Amino acid sequence: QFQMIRHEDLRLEESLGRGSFTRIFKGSKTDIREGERQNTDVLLKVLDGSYKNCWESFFEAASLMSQISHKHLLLVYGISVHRSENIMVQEFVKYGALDLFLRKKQGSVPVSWKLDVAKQLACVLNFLEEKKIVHGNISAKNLLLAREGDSSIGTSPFIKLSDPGISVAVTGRDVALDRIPWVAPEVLEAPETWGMECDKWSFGTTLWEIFNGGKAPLQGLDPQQKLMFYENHEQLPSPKWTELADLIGRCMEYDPALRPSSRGIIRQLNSLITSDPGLSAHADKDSF
Ligand SMILES: N#Cc1ccc(Nc2nc(N)cc(-n3cnc(CCO)c3)n2)cc1
Repeated sequence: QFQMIRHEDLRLEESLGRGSFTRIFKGSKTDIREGERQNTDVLLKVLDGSYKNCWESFFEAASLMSQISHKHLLLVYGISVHRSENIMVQEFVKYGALDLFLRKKQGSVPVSWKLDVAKQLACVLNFLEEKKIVHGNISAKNLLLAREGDSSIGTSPFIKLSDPGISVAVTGRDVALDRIPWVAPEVLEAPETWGMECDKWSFGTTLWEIFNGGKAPLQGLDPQQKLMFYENHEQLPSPKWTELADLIGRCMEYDPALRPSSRGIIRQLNSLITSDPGLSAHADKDSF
């Protein structure tokens, strides 16, 4: 499992906003190492009181992350339960959620940077696939940026995949509808039957977000309209770059069996990088 962290060893600092069912705060945790006090920056995810009965799923997500370790998986230090508060304590990732970062950078991010991030996500998906672990909540807001990357000094970005949070299998249909178009269509129909392929669908949606300036797809549609998007087997607006549009389209196949394996995704991403020499010149190929 993972470590139980004493409430008195945690300090809540500024509020950083919200996750789906949580409030998030920057904070610090105190450890005694070799007899001396050591403070570590942490991110504290406090489960909303209204989802208190989902705390098993909340902590199951955390324990999933602490059972396996990978350089692109977020480190979860443990949990702290104090009176009615359920808190997940995770590493503080320097630049925060990728969707907000991309929106802030509005289109000034080179295509090579985006492909680098996409490849890192494909690698961690491959790692999870080999361990037969379904994440279930792949999205740009669940990708955290540990290193910004700056092509002028030759550093590349570095992302960490966050915990999946509370599963749509326990939250109910309205939350699942709200997660369209990240949640795979088959998960909507039968949440308990979902398999590895559902992460491939969400990878496609996340790829769309990365190349669309971090804008949320289908924003402004109400749950009913989102449901119709799936009922009518619709696709997200395609980017002009056809090879990218093909990859997104293959991941977002309504028939799970037709989606590529994570190795197939990595192969296609590699061919995207070589598909157009203009890329190295940071040609702006992600116009929609
Ligand atoms: N300005 C700013 C700033 C904000 C946050 C971080 N760091 C950080 N570290 C984590 N482990 C998780 C998150 N996080 C962000 N949003 C969610 C909810 C949606 O997933 C989780 N942010 C760094 C800088």
